Amino acid sequence: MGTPPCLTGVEEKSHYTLAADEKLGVLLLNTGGPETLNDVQPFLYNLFSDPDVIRLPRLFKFLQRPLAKLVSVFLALRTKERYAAIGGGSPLRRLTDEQADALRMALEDKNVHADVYVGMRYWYPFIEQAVQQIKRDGITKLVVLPLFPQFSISTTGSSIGVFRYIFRQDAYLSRLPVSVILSWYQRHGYIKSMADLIETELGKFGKPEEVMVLFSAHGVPISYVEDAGDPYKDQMEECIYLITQELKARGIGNDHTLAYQSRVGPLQWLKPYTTEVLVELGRKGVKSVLAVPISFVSEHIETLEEIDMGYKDLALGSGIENWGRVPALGCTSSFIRDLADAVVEALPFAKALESDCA
Ligand SMILES: C=CC1=C(C)c2cc3[nH]c(cc4nc(cc5[nH]c(cc1n2)c(C)c5CCC(=O)O)C(CCC(=O)O)=C4C)c(C)c3C=C
Ligand SMILES: [Fe+2]
Ligand SMILES: [Fe+2]
Repeated sequence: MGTPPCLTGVEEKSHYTLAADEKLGVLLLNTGGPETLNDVQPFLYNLFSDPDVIRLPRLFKFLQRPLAKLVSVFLALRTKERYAAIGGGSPLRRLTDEQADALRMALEDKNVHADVYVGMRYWYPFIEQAVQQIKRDGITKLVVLPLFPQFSISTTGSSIGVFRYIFRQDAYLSRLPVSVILSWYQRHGYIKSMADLIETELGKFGKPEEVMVLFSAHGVPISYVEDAGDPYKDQMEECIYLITQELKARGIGNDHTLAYQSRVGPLQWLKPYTTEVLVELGRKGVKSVLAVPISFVSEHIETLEEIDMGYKDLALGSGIENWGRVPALGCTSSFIRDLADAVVEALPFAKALESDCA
């Protein structure tokens, strides 16, 4: 059967048939986002209360919640302005629900009947709520699919941590066969879908071959990678290699570069920062840039506000004349079909969490 998905992501094709008495569930994990401006501060509080987001030494763990309160209040005003600029809240819940629906239908097309649930780490519907629904519905086999292509301690790691904690508390859930897909950035369907989007957006420039393709990944503090062993940076670089190879195979050999966005706080984050790269590209005389958000599969504040408003203005003010941005994959059908394949391929590996490769 090969290596379990919890170690590699899932590559091989399998032909799994659900038994008649099996009830399959798929749990999509995401961060969630504030739906109104009043939600912003409590959302930020939940986010900064996460020990995988503000990583304190063991001795200082007691400061986690006071610190979360302080930082959330401090950031709330500016963050509210940013959510106000994209319509007064995050579209993430709606977009993730749409992806869940699309995935359910794509599975149906493969004759796999599944209920698809959405569990958010920091806002409604919380992972806890989704799991209670899974229990109520009598699901007998579950695939957990975080909507982050690359694994980071701060995203997939944190969400899976909560998920495992809830499951291990409950006699029924701890016996439920579960397959957790930890990352899927190397899946051919995803890589091809990203290349399709890039090819389409390049075609909108006057001289497509002269466009600099700027992959903008969400940053994490450098200590995550260097001290805590977060595979995020390596996976990001491999992902971009695979996308650019796919583009080359199509005869698209544009210059490209990778930079990291969305830094918060005083720590050093992965470099180079997207802001600095944009200024540098302008200084070097690059005239056309296509920004490719690479850590996200749905539109949210960091695409709609940070890239479309902040980085675009910075680029145009730095001498870059032509600006484009690749949309998030959202419900792109080739992408959703690939997620459906990933779910089916993960099924044979489902086992009770107690015996999982945690
Ligand atoms: C791969 C994606 C993400 C990584 C890595 C990540 C790390 C990370 N984020 C923060 C701080 C914030 N995150 C916020 C919101 C937010 N973050 C992601 C994704 C990643 N975060 C998403 C999808 C969202 C939700 C966006 C929405 O539309 O609501 C926020 C609040 C919004 C903002 O200010 O941009 C903060 C703050 C840290 C500190 C971190 C790594 C340690
Ligand atoms: Fe974040
Ligand atoms: Fe962020």
